[in-house]
Order: sequence, then structure tokens, then C-alpha cells
Amino acid sequence: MSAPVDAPGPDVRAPDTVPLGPPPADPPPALRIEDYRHRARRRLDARVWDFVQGGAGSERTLRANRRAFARVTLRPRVLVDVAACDTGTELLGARLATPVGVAPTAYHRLLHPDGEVATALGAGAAGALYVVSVFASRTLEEIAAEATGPLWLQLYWLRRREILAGLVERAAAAGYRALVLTLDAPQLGRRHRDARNGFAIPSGISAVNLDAALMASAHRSDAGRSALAVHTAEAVDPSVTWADLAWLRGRSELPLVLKGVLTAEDAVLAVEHGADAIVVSNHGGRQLDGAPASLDALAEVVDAVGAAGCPVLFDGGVRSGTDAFAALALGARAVLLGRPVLWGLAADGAAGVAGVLGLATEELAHTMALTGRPALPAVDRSAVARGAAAGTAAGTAPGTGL
Ligand SMILES: Cc1cc2nc3c(=O)[nH]c(=O)nc-3n(C[C@H](O)[C@H](O)[C@H](O)COP(=O)(O)O)c2cc1C
Ligand SMILES: O=C(O)C(=O)c1ccccc1
Repeated sequence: MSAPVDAPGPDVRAPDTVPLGPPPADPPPALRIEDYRHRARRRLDARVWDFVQGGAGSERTLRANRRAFARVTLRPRVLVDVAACDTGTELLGARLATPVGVAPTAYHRLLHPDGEVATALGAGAAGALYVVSVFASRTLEEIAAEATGPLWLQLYWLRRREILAGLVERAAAAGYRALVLTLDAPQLGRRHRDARNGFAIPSGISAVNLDAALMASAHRSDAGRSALAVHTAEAVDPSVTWADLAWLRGRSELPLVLKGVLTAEDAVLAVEHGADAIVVSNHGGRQLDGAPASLDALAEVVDAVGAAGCPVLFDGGVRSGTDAFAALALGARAVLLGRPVLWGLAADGAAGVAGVLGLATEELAHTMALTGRPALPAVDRSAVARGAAAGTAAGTAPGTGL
């Protein structure tokens, strides 16, 4: 069919006057994980925002986590068949569509009324692993009943061992597939934002899997003091040592994952004490200020335990699929997202969580294609180089965000 003679020809107007079609839907689709951060910030109370975003002390380790990614450049290979890039992987017997999972974070009802149930639905939709915090604000059973993907349960070593033992039993009964013991928080980090805000957990929200009596201190707001620091000091036993791990191992058949390892020495001890996997993590810069960036500790840990066949997971500062790719190339078998999942949850509930995990996975698959590494085993150290900070490639400017 020929065009009518008076039909407009090719549009030669200046580019900024070319009609762009209908305006984007409101809100426009998120193009990057950062978009969820902006949306979350607009929706959240400033004290909750500070709780989520904050780090310990001068927040130097928090900043270091992001800066370490800026020093990584990617080494693309060409003329590789990348028609199909497979982000699938297997971890402790579970098949995962993506190596990007959900890090354990406390009190999701601070961010969305459905709390951890929404997180589980979002993770399941993305085919991702979800590590549920022992400080979850929905019960382990409620979360498991709605989940469509694999769940692991994160534990702190509670002073009340009978409560810890009960949680371990409940986790197995509800279908959780591994226990993750967090080792880097014998005390809570000194989080100045929370202290300044007198941050406390609002009365309608609680860590429902713990003894109710433990919540009294978490709800008590005092100027100049973080209620969470008081609450964790009451709940968590700071005297545990490697020798105690046998007690936990003896209570459960579930694989045991140790989270918060940053040195080769501790990684070797972890394997000697029967760890089934390790998470290299500095707790998102919320614990020891001055600890290395997680990414800078990763190769050391992988070198120490990789030969023993112990899978190493990673968290801290991952904000894109490119970051995930860098950590995988340095030897991580999976990466976990902490704050970004909370941004997604606050912005749009389960859909936001699925959106964040989906974006990271899409970007990862894209990076695999453009680096000529169509499957995860090919994402190895030859895929990265590390040197001086590569401009602002890792994103947010210091001090403005994460
Ligand atoms: C708000 C918040 C709560 C957290 N709660 C826990 C927790 O209950 N247990 C735990 O092991 N780690 C907890 N973490 C640490 C995360 O599991 C993870 O190590 C960290 O967030 C990863 O860094 P990222 O936020 O830069 O991705 C928490 C982190 C945040 C931001
Ligand atoms: O682990 C954390 O970082 C954290 O913020 C937290 C919150 C509540 C209870 C325990 C830890």
C-alpha cells in the first residue's frame, strides 16, 4: 500500500521535538536498582530510612563496599556464542534460576505491611533464594506457607539456647533448607544514625519468632540510644566460640552456612568445623567499621577454601548485575542483596522485590553476553581486572547514597 501523497516524510525536526508517543505509564518502569532506592526513600519514615541505609561508626566500611566495585573492570571476550546465557545454578542441592538471592534482613514489616511474606513471594517469582532473618516480623511458618522458592533460615546465637533449639526444629519442619549462622555480630555495630534518632521498633511490629519478652527493649525509644542495640545485647550470646558449633550441628540435619567471614584464617576454621558454605560479608558495613570491603576479602576466602569444595557466597554493596558478575568472577557461587531488596519491598511489595532481583538477573545475563561468558562456570577470574577506581562507574557519589 502506498502512502498518501501528503503523508509526512521522515521526521527531520530537531531530536528534542520528535514526538515520543504517549507519555510513559505512571510510575515508569524501573530501569535500574537505584530507581527503587528513590521510590523507597519517598515512602519511608526518615528514621526507618536511616536504619536501613546506615552503617557503623564513620560508615567507612559501608562506603568501601561500593568503592571496591569501582575498581573492577571487565575483560570481554568476543566471538563466543552467547545466543543463550544461562544464569541458573545449584546451591546446597537447590536449583536456582539466578545466583542473585535475598540476604537476611530484620523486620520487613517496617517496609511493607505484608513483611517477609511479600519478600518470599517476590523472591519466588524471580527464582531466587531467600535467607529469612531470625528477626523476621512474620512467623517462619507463615513465610514458608506462601513461599514458592527455596528458603534458608538465618540465626543469631541466642542466649536462650532452648529458643535457638526450637527455631532449628521449626525451620526443618517448615521446609527451610539450610541454617545460616551470623558470626559478625556478638554486639550490634555502633550505628550513630539509629542512636541519634532514638530508633526503636514501632509497637505493632515485632520479631515474632522470638520470645515476646525479648521485644520490650526493642520498643523502648530513648533519645541518644538505639533500642536495637539494647535489644540485641539482651538476645544474642556474645560468648560463643568455634567449640560451640558442634552443639548446633548436632541439633539439625540441615546444612550449616556461616555468615560474616572476612579472613582466610576463619574460612579455614569454618571448613574444619564442618561448615557447608560460607558467606563473605561485613554485614553491609553495619558491624565492624574499618573492616575491609566485602569484595576485597572475597578472593582471600575463596583461595583458602575453594579447593576444599566449600561454596562461598557473597554480600555487601551489590547494586547491579554488573556488580554481581564481578563477585561471581572473583569466586562467589551466589550473591545476596540486602538493602536493594528492602528498597523493592518498600516501593512495591512483592512486585518490587521481584523487580529488583529480576533487574539484577537481567543485567547479569546481559553482562555474561557482552563478556562472552554464556554460563556461570565461565564467569571466572579471567573475566575481571582490578586496579584504580574506574571513575564513577559503580554509581552513586560518595556520601549521597549506596
Ligand atoms: C536493615 C538491615 C537489617 C539487617 N538484618 C540482618 C539480620 O537480621 N541478620 C543478618 O545476618 N544480617 C542482617 N543484615 C545484613 C545483611 O544480611 C547483609 O549482610 C548486608 O545488608 C549486605 O549488604 P548490602 O545491604 O550492601 O547488600 C541486615 C542489613 C540491613 C541493611
Ligand atoms: O543485623 C542487623 O544489621 C540489624 O540491623 C539487626 C536488626 C535487628 C535485630 C538484629 C539485627
